[in-house]
Amino acid sequence: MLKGKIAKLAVSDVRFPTSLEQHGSDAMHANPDYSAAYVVIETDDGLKGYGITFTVGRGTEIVVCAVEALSTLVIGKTLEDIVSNFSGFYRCLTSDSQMRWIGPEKGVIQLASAAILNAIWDMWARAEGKPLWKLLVDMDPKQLIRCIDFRYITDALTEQEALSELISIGIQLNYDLPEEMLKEGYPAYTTSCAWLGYSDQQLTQLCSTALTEGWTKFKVKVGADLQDDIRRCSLIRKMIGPENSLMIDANQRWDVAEAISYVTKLAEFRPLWIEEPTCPDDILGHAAISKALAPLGIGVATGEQCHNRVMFKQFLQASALQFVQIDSCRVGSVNENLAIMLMAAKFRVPVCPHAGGVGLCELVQHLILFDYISVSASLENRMCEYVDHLHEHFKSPTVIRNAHYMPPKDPGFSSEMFDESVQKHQFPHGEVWRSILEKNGS
Ligand SMILES: C[C@H](O)[C@@H](O)[C@@H](O)[C@H](O)C(=O)O
Ligand SMILES: [Mg+2]
Repeated sequence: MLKGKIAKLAVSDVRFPTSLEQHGSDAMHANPDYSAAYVVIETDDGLKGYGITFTVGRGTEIVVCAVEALSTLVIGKTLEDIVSNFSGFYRCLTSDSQMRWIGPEKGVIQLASAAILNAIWDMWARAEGKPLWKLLVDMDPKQLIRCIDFRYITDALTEQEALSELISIGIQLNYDLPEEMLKEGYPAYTTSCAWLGYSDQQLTQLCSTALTEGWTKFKVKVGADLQDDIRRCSLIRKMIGPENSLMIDANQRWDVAEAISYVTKLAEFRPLWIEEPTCPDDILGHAAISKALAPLGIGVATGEQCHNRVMFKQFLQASALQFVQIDSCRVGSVNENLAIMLMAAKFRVPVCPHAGGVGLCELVQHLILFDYISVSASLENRMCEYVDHLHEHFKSPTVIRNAHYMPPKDPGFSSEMFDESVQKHQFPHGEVWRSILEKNGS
């Protein structure tokens, strides 16, 4: 199964008009259209792999272009060539001597690498007939470590240390962990009730439905207007009661001092964390915010726009975050997320993935299951984001039961979309967009 050569790589610009109803809106992204550069790879013996990277509308065409530019590094390789030296392949893709100039390992080119690598991981898991989380959990730790490019992180985590993080869990491994997960699932929190563009009425109604469905952890968008935020947070806190958890997310809206003073004013609502309080690149700024908010019992969470493992390393070294929000499409796929999860374990910081968008929940659930079973073995202060949009476009959509992600069973990375969904939502010629663009007169 691993011997066929990758003969085709197709990439589509797929967009969903979520901005029409303000789904996904926040203090910096007022009208996101959840979108993806969607990659399908195929070997000459008919094995397929599906990968995505997440975007929010305009600009997806640039990611598509970057995927096309990188495709020459993939075509002609067998899956065996790739996975037998996965860190080598990762480096060839992310450090190509000419293309690295437009990164390196950041921005559009990194999103494009993520889409391609996600497709390769999907193909590998399908070839093994396992859901991706199981492929990872069953893999020999030495082989797993060989998927990681350790360049630039050995001052924080050596290969040997990474191996001992995995092996130490392996030794004390409570073999019931996978069994428990299969029954109970992994705890989730919801962001679907409180997008910034939702009215108070919508917020109240969604929150009350979520409570009846068993949700206990809620994230609220903040940052555009303090008085609005005080009203919205007070409304949600009253509805969910003192025991349930509230998190707030400013999506990079503030300067450092502004973040501290703003969040201090929201402290009475007892948020567990403030997410992306300032520029995602400002590691020392996040450290200052963390220090200032610690006495209030509020942590800092970030990661959905953190470029790569090197930045996560520095966030951890500088005690600049208390919750690591890995994202399955922002960094270099599973390979780089393995490095990030192992560093987080070494620094004893919980991983609480970013999800939502289109397909992010489908993908990241595999990573957090692996994190629980093979790395952290703990649920303390840990939960995975869930957003209830667009799952119907996936062949193996997430299954949520009682506010928990139920472990995926189908082989692969849960990343395959229905052909019909892809065709209808292709930008700009799919039928959904043709009709929207016609209505807008463009
Ligand atoms: C534009 C997007 O919806 C973001 O608001 C979203 O990813 C958000 O930051 C989140 O944490 O879910
Ligand atoms: Mg966020």
